[in-house]
Amino acid sequence: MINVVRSQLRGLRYSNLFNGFRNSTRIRIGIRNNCTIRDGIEDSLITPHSDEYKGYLKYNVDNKNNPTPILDNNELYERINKIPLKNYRNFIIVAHVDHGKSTLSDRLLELTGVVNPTVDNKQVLDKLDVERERGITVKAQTVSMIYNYKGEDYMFHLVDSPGHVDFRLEVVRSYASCQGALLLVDASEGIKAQTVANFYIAYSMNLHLIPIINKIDLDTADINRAEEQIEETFELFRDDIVHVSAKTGLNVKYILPKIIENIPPPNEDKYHREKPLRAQIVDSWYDSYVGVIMLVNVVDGKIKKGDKVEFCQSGEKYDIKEVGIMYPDRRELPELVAGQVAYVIPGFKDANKVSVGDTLRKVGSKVEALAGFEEPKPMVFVGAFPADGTDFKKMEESLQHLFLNDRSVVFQRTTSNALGQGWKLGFLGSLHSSIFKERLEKEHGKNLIITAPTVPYKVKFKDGSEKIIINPDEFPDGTKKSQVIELSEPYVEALMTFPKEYTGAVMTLCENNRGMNNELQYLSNGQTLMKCLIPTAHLIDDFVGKLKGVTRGYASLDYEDGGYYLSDIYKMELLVNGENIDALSTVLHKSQIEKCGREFVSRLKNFLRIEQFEVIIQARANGRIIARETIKARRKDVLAKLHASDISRRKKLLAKQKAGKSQLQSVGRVAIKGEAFQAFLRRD
Ligand SMILES: Nc1nc2c(ncn2[C@@H]2O[C@H](COP(=O)(O)OP(=O)(O)OP(=O)(O)O)[C@@H](O)[C@H]2O)c(=O)[nH]1
Repeated sequence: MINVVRSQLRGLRYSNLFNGFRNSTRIRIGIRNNCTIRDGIEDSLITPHSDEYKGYLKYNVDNKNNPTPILDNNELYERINKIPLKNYRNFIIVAHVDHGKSTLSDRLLELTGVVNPTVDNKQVLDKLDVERERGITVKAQTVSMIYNYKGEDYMFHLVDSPGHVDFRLEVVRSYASCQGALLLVDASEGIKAQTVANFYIAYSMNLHLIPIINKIDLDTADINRAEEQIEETFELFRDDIVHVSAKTGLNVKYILPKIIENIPPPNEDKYHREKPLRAQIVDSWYDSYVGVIMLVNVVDGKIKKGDKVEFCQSGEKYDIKEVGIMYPDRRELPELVAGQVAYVIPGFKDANKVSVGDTLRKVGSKVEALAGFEEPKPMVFVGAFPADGTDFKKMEESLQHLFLNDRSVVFQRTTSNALGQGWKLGFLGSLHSSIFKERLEKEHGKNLIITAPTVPYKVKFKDGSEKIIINPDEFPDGTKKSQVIELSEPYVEALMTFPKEYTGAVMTLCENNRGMNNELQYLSNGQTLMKCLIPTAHLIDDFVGKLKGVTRGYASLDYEDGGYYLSDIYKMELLVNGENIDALSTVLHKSQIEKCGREFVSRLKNFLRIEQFEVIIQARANGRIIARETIKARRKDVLAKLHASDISRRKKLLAKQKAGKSQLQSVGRVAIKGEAFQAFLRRD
């Protein structure tokens, strides 16, 4: 029965939340029967505000006084070498943003001796600068741990995953090498939109789930309510929930045995140590010393330094320079075996040669490639152009190093009349785009001009052909428009949760953003769950910020592709002295054109120089000028040396100046500097 319901759940959309799933037969995740240690654990769990709770920091003291020793490379290999596949556990931590995944990972790493518990470990696995600065996980990170339980060593591969919906592809890719997931819920916030979304993915991929309520140390923690929600929404057993404080470490030690008892090892029918090598590339990044590094899931066989391997897709061959595990940084090992998720250094520097999802096999081996990953489907596009005088080739090379670490970015060359040769970049969402932009700006600063984000519009022509337009300047208008029979824009199906009292405000917000097909459901905990179709163009125009604004920060949002809908959309061009600045063209809905036209024209005026001739800035859409601003010419004082009474001479000089200006204006091409573009495009 469970399997039948599971297969129905696979590929579930949010709509099921409002009908099928909630009315379905009560579903139990099949982990409870295996839970042989459950009773022991629950007896020892410390509940907040109990007598033991007062002394709960003791755990931390214990751990700090008797830390698990950190192993050197030889000790590591010796122990790992003896661990059979049945003692491997590969799992991921999933949760809503900020519910404590990275903090819980820190505590698990301390408990298993991967990092030193006597130092202040904070988000050890958030390795990127932007992750540390913004306090959010952007990249999924894998780390290995050894844990001794009842006298036997176990090998854990833990994946700390990003919570934000834009990085969902990272999470889905990571799931491929996992058999279980820790589903984390913040005790004070309860279930949020991304908890629901992540649950669906984990569930549909058959992962065994361990529900955990975190942040029980907070005064605002409401464990009962969180338990009720987990039981009601996910139909998981209340008895199986572990209550922890990842911050203080309270009860975290009880998670480790739960992982062993409730998450199965990698399937022995799928992973074979004796078969020829097959390792799937899960992730990759660039290191300036050793070049490209790949994270691989070894499915069959073994791999070691000196092995000659080839990529199944490209057929390129390499000698392996180094293999090892992430512990939490690179630790070299003599070899890797099936079941391990670990790193491989192929000894080349060209980032283009690696394709995530591809399979590594030994040269000459005829084994089939493993099934690849879902291709990224970008929702947001921007143009990136080197500013005046920057070396295009050099910049492209360094961009490729960034792409190596983020395979969800789609990247192709493009050219603009105004900005020259550059790249079109596609992202999975606006946070993804803004994080990547920040990484680019950090590295390239003023050398890069990034255009305004746009979404992929669909154009259907009279001859039946269709085209997806990602460059607004290519959007059909004028004579080209006569060939078009349909224009559509992409929508997202947004899922929002917020306290009931904000329902009216959120509905108005959705309406103002051309939202449609609202569906509401009131949850028992005073929250509203709302589903709504919103144009992607509005979503990327800070819809999340506006949602937070109208709900005082209490709302959460998740979304998925909502498909294309017919729309009354037009290209809006900005003209400077009659010339179209292609890099500033946008596609807008009819209802926005007047307002945006006026706004764009008056903003651009602020960033252009005063010339010796008049500069006219116009916004044009559907063959009509919507807005216009003029920058008056710089006026030279031609009368400075003239005697005040010489009126005829004065008139003559002014007339001469006027004639000269009108001539200049007719030939006057306005040179717009890179900084002016940057300033205009910067929205904050
Ligand atoms: N009081 C308290 N704070 C916690 C606890 N666990 C995490 N936090 C805090 O919650 C914030 C978010 O924690 P993270 O571990 O970064 O959350 P995350 O889920 O990894 O966040 P993303 O990666 O951005 O999705 C940080 O300020 C943590 O210090 C806890 O048990 N108690």
